[in-house]
Amino acid sequence: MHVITQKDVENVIQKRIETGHKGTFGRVSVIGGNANMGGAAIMAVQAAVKAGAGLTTCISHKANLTALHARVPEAMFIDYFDNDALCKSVFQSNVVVVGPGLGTDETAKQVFSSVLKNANQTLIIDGSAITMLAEDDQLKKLTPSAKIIFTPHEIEWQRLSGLSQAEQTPAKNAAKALELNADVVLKKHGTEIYHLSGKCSKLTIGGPYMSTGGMGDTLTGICAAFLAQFKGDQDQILDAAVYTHSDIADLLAKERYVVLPSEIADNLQKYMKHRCNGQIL
Ligand SMILES: NC(=O)C1=CN([C@@H]2O[C@H](COP(=O)(O)OP(=O)(O)OC[C@H]3O[C@@H](n4cnc5c(N)ncnc54)[C@H](O)[C@@H]3O)[C@@H](O)[C@H]2O)[C@@H](O)CC1
Ligand SMILES: Nc1ncnc2c1ncn2[C@@H]1O[C@H](COP(=O)(O)OP(=O)(O)O)[C@@H](O)[C@H]1O
Ligand SMILES: [Mg+2]
Repeated sequence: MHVITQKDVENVIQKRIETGHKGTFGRVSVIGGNANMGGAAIMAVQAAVKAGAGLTTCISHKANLTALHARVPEAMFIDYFDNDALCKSVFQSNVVVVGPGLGTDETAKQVFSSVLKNANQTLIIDGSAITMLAEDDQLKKLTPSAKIIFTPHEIEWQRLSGLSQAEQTPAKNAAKALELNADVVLKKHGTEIYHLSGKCSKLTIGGPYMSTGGMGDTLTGICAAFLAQFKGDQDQILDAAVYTHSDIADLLAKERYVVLPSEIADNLQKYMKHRCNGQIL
């Protein structure tokens, strides 16, 4: 098991080319946020923007539009009932996140199936989308042409893998990830990452000050932005994103009892600047 370190982050976060433009640094679409859980999508979107994605689109229930732009005017918005626009944005995105706050009702299923049919580069499946996939054989049949990354917590992983928490051993987790033909970021105290390449990585940082709703939604935005903008070893880029999320939490936890997901997002730019120049925060 590769223990992820600061070195992985410093290898991934490169100085930007002078002639870069929005498109150089990747297009991300986040699909989630029903009328009751808009915050999940907003937290994923703000994390993607602040982690450096060139262009980020939030595809969500229109009830979330005002709140989104109050917080992240940089993000574009598509009403997730506008299926044509949704499919176009998903098809054109380098990285797609689906699931944060999406819910598991009929609308969510329709939206998720459109995403599965159109994602063709990298698709991060999180939250409600994992739960829907675990429970719906029709959705399971929609195998997208994209590289898949699941980001379950232990209960979502139990649903998808069929492995109880006690059965979630590295060997069984790795075998299930292979069966799913996907990378799996198994989120817990000591998050483990099972790459399709066979590489297994783990975190030895992070802690209970992260146990607030929205922390996983935020992680999807950081992963999406890193994968959309950085070139090179995709396994190391994903590892670096997961490390960054917890490393910022650890730094903030020095002065906090609880670290909020939005505070992690707010500290991404400074953290990435320091890691880019190999400076210690
Ligand atoms: N502000 C928001 O709108 C939020 C929306 N969220 C969305 O809510 C939907 C459901 O996700 P949830 O994870 O809340 O619900 P789930 O139905 O997936 O999980 C049920 C419960 O399992 C427990 N659980 C989670 N991780 C666990 C672990 N490692 N070990 C043991 N028990 C664990 C938690 O109490 C959780 O509420 C997702 O789409 C998610 O994105 C959540 O992210 C919370 C914040
Ligand atoms: N005790 C803990 N130790 C380390 N990391 C934690 C702890 N509690 C929560 N986390 C992290 O917070 C995130 C929780 O993800 P998730 O349950 O999906 O949150 P969300 O409420 O956004 O769906 C994961 O990245 C997990 O590793
Ligand atoms: Mg979650």
